[in-house]
Amino acid sequence: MADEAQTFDLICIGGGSGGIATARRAAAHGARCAVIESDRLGGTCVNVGCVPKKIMWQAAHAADVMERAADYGFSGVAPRHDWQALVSARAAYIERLNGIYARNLDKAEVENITGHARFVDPHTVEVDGTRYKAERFVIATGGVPGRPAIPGGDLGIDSDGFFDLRDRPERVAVVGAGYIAVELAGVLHELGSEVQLVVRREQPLREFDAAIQQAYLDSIEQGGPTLINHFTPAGLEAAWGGYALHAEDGRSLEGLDQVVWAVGRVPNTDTLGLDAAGVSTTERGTVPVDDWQVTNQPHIFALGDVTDNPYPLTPVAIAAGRRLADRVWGGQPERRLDYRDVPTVVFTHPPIGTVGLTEAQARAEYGDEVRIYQTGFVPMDFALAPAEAKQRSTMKLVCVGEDERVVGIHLFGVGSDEMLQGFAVAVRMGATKRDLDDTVAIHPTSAEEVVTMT
Ligand SMILES: Cc1cc2nc3c(=O)[nH]c(=O)nc-3n(C[C@H](O)[C@H](O)[C@H](O)COP(=O)(O)OP(=O)(O)OC[C@H]3O[C@@H](n4cnc5c(N)ncnc54)[C@H](O)[C@@H]3O)c2cc1C
Ligand SMILES: NC(=O)c1ccc[n+]([C@@H]2O[C@H](COP(=O)([O-])OP(=O)(O)OC[C@H]3O[C@@H](n4cnc5c(N)ncnc54)[C@H](O)[C@@H]3O)[C@@H](O)[C@H]2O)c1
Repeated sequence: MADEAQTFDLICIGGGSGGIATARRAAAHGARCAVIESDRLGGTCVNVGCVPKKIMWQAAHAADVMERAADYGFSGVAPRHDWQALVSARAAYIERLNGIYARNLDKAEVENITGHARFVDPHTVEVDGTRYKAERFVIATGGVPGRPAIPGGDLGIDSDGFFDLRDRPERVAVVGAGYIAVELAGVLHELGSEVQLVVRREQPLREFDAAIQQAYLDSIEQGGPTLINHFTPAGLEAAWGGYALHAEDGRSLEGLDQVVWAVGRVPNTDTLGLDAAGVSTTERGTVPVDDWQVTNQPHIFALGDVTDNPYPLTPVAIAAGRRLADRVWGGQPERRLDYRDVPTVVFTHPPIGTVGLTEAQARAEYGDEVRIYQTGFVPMDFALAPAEAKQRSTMKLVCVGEDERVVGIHLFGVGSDEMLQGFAVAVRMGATKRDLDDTVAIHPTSAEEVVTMT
């Protein structure tokens, strides 16, 4: 049987962001490639991640803009939102993307295999009884949402379940303190739900710069999800026609229509037959790799969310995959992903954009050499808003050394999502504060504040 197996130069296990990008780039370099995907092409990002999330964020943003239309003289704007219509339109859009991904694989002459792959030996995987062999493999199997192991944990939903919701829940607790928790809490709040954001410690987004954490807290206090802190979930039960979420300290949140767990993700490695391939995993189930994405087996690579990559983000999985393909099949022996200075945006309302070191990280690394520039202002979007509705923006530059090299940019406010990418290029190129100062501002924008800070 093994001798009859179809043979490839590369098999990517997982048809998400990382697997598809690697296979297409390797194929462009002439490798004979296959992608094996057990579910829908595009993986987490396209089906239950970035894409549907961004559509929900756009809807929430539209609600916010309509709410503020009266500031600009509009009247009679009293929209009724149809959640079902939004979900159907979103599903149709994603289905189109699934088709585009399939066609792109086809065009690149990458074999598109559907089914769950499992290693049977270090050079062979089995999919529904059929064996495929390859000289090299990329493990790009991503992860799935985790849940706390507490009584009644199954009664809640996770981010996948959020995208399956057929109706908007009226009273929701979103549990978690990371990207997904604040994003889903924000969307639900803006679309009209009463949302409690439940965190175990003092506040969410603890890995972000302190100025951003504070700006986010101020913004939700002004109008956003209600923060419930120091609340460690101990149990969830169905009670009085809704749910009650109980904390370890005896407090309870009652009368909830829905509880959304956003408590981290679990790598997809447990049914992959990694033992048969001789690939080791960490205690958390991730696949350890070196700086070149190589596992403990020299012909097997791993990338994206299935690894301990510090930035489990779509463009990071794609960048790691393309560089790997350039290195192994494209004759570019030095190509690898540098995981420093990765820009990232959290789609809150308003959004957060951040690249490079936080002030705390910079002080730990550079001590007294650190110089901070920070500003806070009301962007022009809110110029005509009543005082209590004026939303503030916060920006911080973290600079080091005599030449004040910019090692961190932290933005909170309208437009931060679209503003950051270009500044991330500047950070990567080693821009100094002087370079920013010497760049003529664009007026009137929020972005000009980045180049006019004193
Ligand atoms: C709610 C949410 C919002 C997000 N928003 C953003 C965002 O705005 N921006 C951003 O950059 N990132 C975002 N992310 C993160 C982003 O989705 C991931 O970082 C990215 O999808 C990781 O890509 P990957 O290729 O590593 O894995 P995935 O995209 O998860 O792909 C892995 C694929 O492997 C398949 N698979 C698993 N096991 C097997 C097997 N044994 N055989 C065959 N197939 C298998 C899975 O079905 C899956 O399709 C978000 C994530 C979530 C959950
Ligand atoms: N805009 C974006 O780019 C975007 C959006 C969503 C997700 N993502 C990516 O996906 C990754 C995963 O996001 P995430 O939010 O699931 O994970 P995360 O690891 O960022 O956050 C999980 C949070 O849950 C908390 N938590 C863990 N167990 C808990 C428990 N039992 N009770 C209460 N809280 C608990 C943790 O303290 C942590 O704050 C992110 O790191 C990010 O890279 C990116």
